[in-house]
Amino acid sequence: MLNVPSQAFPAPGSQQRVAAGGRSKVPLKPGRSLMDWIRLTKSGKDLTGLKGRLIEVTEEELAKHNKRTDCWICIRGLVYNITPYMEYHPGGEDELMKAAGADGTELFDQVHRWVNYESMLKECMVGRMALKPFAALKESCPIVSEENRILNGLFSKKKVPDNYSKEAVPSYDWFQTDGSITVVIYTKQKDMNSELVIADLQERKLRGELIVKDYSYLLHLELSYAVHEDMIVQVSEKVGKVEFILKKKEILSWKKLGQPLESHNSFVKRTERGLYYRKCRLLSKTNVSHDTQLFCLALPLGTHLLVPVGHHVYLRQTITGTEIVKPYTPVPSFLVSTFKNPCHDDQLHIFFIIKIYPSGLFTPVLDALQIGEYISVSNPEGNFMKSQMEDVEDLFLLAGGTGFTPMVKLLSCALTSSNNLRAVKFMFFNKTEDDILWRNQLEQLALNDARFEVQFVLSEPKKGWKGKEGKISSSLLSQFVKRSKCDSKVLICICGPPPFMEQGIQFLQDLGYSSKEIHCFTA
Ligand code: HEM
Repeated sequence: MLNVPSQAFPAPGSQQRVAAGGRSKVPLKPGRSLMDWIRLTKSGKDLTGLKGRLIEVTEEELAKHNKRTDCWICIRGLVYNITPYMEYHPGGEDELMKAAGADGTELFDQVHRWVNYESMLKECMVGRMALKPFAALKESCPIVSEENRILNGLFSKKKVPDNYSKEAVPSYDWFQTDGSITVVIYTKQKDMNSELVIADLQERKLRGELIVKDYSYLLHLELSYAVHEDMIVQVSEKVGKVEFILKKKEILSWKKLGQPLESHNSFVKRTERGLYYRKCRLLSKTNVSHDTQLFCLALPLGTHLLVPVGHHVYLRQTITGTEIVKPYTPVPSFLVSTFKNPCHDDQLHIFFIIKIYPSGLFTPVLDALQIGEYISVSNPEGNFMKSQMEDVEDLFLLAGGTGFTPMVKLLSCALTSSNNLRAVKFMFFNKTEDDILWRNQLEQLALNDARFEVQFVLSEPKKGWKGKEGKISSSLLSQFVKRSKCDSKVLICICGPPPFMEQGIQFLQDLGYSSKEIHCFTA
């Protein structure tokens, strides 16, 4: 199963990809790949049945279009005729039908808020939801209140979550000297750290997102005057204070910090905050195996972005006019050398190990990217928490193919910052020896650190292979995943293609490991 280039896209065996647990893709009929869908949308066919007209859709009208053969859904106030997309949806028709004739925003966001539906469904747009009668009345007034727009799905965000007292919501202030502006955000939380602050300064636009538990605070401003691109981000962990220190281009006194931009000073659930992308320049591409490359991207000078261990980002590219988004887990640039500086890669670059599927859609375009060209990279996401590694005595990592990528930083963090750790054992499944990523580095690491052991398992070894053979199995796991003491605290991380994951999890459960002891990077 591993490393087989596929006609379908996204490539089913692509372990580089990350998804939330429990979701499943369905096999699509031939001729129903993403590329086929893009072709159809560019064919000039009338996909809405409205001959290019855009209409206002009432709730009653929307509800009428709730059949497979006539299906409309509303996402963020806009209505799409998704009947032609049914057979192309990687999650299957039944999943799409859950939102038939209704507002599918919440459902969509729960499953894959990162999917770029606006771009993919451009040609399916029927129109926007009509304002409800109560709101419609007000529309005759020149200003429609934000409250009414929320009712109609145009804006879905509240400024403060219901269950939050106003006093606990972050707030900001600013002060200046002759040469600098300091913006201070008081998060009112003690456990802030720099991984929870993602900031971008471009031209005069300052966007700072702070992750406060399950919530996101956003500072978003067009600054009054120009500042230098490089800003300093300082986090006072104990008092939960975050400072953006900006260098003025001209020495003059600012009367105002700037003009608020979209969602400025808002505090919402993390999952409700749209994904933000910045353009990163490709600095280098290095072969790490016959079909896999290490990409090094430069973050813009005004960007502060650290990807926490076990988290991923989304890469976005425009392919024949349609924006396509895919998740990838960044890796440290070198397995061994970064161990000197645990968990903190240099903050200017971001590295990805990506397998190229020649018949895929996304990775060949990535592969063709020239040095100096740009690709958009999102803010980090993920549900792995460092606290899961606290007090762990035995760490087991099971990866198939490029399911290796989330393991790299995990390894690095575990071996450098975990105090109680007795053993880290990594079982790495591949098809052939040529597919093993960073084999030398892993072997070197095992020589350097007595706690670390690596085992390679091949499903199609060539003659002469002396290591383990086969696919993930109960017998392989029962020999490998063993507590070093009968009561030792264990964490088992697993990442690979869907069948690998499903079987692996089942075998681990059969061996008596609890769901708390297993973390799935379901890729
Ligand atoms: C609102 C109802 C929807 C539900 C319940 C739903 C559900 C799902 C599920 C279960 C999957 C498979 C799991 C995965 O790998 O991510 C999936 C995949 C996908 N869906 Fe939907 N979907 C919905 C709407 C849409 C819409 C409107 C689009 C429009 C473009 C869309 C595009 C996709 C794409 C591109 C994937 C593949 C994601 C990947 O590359 O991993 N879905 N969906």
